[in-house]
Amino acid sequence: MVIASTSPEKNKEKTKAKQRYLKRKKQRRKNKPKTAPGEVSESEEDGDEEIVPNAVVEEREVADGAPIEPDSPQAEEKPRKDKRPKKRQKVVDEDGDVEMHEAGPPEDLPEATPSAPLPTLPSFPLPALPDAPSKSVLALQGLDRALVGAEIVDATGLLPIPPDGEDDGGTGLGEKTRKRLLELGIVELFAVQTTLLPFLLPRNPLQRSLYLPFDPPRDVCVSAPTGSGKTLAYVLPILEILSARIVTQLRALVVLPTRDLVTQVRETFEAVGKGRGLKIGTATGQHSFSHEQSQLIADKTTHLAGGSSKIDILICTPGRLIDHLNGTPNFSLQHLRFLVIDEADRLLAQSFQEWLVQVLAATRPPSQESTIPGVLPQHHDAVAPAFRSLLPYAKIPSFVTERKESSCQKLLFSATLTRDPGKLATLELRNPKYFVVQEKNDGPGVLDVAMDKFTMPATLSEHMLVCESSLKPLVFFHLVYEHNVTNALVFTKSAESTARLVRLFDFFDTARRVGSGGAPSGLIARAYSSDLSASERKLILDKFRAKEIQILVCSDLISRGIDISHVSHVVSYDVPVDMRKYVHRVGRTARAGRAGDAWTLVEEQEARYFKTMLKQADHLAKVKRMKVGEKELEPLVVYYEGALGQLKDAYSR
Ligand SMILES: Nc1ncnc2c1ncn2[C@@H]1O[C@H](COP(=O)(O)OP(=O)(O)OP(=O)(O)O)[C@@H](O)[C@H]1O
Repeated sequence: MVIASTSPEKNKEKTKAKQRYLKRKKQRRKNKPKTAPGEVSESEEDGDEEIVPNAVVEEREVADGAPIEPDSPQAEEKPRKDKRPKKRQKVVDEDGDVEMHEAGPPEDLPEATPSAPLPTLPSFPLPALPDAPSKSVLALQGLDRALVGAEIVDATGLLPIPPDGEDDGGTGLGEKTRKRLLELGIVELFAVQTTLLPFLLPRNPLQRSLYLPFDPPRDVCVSAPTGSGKTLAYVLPILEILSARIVTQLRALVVLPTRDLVTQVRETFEAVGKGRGLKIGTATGQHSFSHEQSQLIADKTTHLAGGSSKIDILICTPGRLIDHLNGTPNFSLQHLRFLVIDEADRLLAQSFQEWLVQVLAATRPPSQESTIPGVLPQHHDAVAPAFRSLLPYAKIPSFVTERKESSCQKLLFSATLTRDPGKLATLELRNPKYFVVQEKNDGPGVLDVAMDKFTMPATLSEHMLVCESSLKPLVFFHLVYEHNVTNALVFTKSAESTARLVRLFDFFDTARRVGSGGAPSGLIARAYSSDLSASERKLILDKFRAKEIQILVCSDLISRGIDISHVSHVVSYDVPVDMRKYVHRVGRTARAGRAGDAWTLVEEQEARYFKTMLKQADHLAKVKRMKVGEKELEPLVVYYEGALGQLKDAYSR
């Protein structure tokens, strides 16, 4: 406030100045010639005002809002203060310059004479802000062009697999493969497979060749919901095309983020490819490096321009792949026909030794200068067509040495495919074709991917339970015992919290059995996290698959890709940190058309964040809000308190 800053002396001075000003003003008014009612005095018409000393302005400001005495100077000033400033009017002079004038009554204008008509004023459109671009337009800006032109696929489309015979029913699959699928109980293809197979298995047999140096294949990116069958969508075409091979070379490389996924994908290749003679290997670091080398490479001693391979298909994690690229003689990617990057968004976020840069460099045809003297071809067909410049006779221009394209086709898969153009650019995709599989064909499709909105399986029911953080374990036990939440994957935020929750559950289960005098619940909970060795993890996962464990409490280590058909519940004991994590966690259930429930326990202070996250993904309405009353929890409290005491003892020991 202005008054607060003025000292008493100053105020006195101001009052004097004010008095002088008001005196002068009264004097002026007295001297003014009287105007008729309705007439405007000259000074008022001009809007001319005497410069008021600062002090007076300050006093007026103070008076604002305070009651004004009717005979006070402020009361005298009031009508002037309310008066609106007069409108200004544009006048264009002869030079076209625009001047601003006060608008007065019409008679104020210079008298218009017929010989000198007033110039007509040009009218210009009023300045206005352009409409803000729509969210969708903004989302598409800067997006990879191929992603903008993605093909949207209806997730509900199924294609029956015809039994033996010539007719493949539009699947593009040979008789042997179809027969094998039917043996495995797979009678129809899911949408992602129906779409991808004709693209990867063209009718023209020439386009199915192992080498396509003059007509290289287009790369493919696929975004499809969890459990929609993406694995078979690449396993089938790889098996189909590679079964035509005569010589064993490394022709398909599948990169996955975890060892567990490598094992799972290997099992799928082996099950479907049974009896086709293709050799499959894995590299995850689970075995010693030299053991892995002996499984992958036939000849380690002689340098061979065409490389040497004991296997046709390698499934691996990026770390071990780089180890072999750098440290295994004759390990070559020149013959690759397929490079699959599954869970692509996760792998692209992994910068491990720039693994992708190294892998892409190894599939790229070498420059003419990179001829390795003294390195001999193993057989006439041992060097891939695009790599013939490695041969000693490369310098002689000929059909043989003409630069050719790599035949490697990159296939990217994820339920949460990245939209980051920078990350996609690092893949050096060749004329990529995008497929976005989503529940209904009427959605904005590619925009969903662009705006981090992902399609969930149609058979999934989602719930959230907001509770006090101290009641969270009780709410979890309530779900287990009252809602029969078993055959469940329970996600916590860390390896340590998995172990703690399992111990608490064990104490609680025992206390409940003893307290109620009832039979054992028969429920076994186990922790699964990076704290365990690979063999321990495998054992636990096998037991869970065999239903010997009913509740698997895990960290996000297995939130991606793991396919266990009987998982009927997913519990996020701790809320997921982002939407991608949520999508992958809940996607461990409701797979392949089966029903499943997802439960997220949300502490009160997290509720706002969690709901905002769902809202931004346009998903809040799909998640049912549930409340568990204290009354419902009451019968469990006594056992819980006992279990909590035991847990404290166990940790303090
Ligand atoms: N055509 C089919 N008919 C019946 N079952 C199928 C078919 N295709 C795939 N499946 C089964 O569906 C399940 C899910 O498949 P898959 O693991 O490939 O899903 P996904 O799309 O890769 O999921 P995620 O994104 O979670 O990794 C598997 O058990 C698989 O065997």
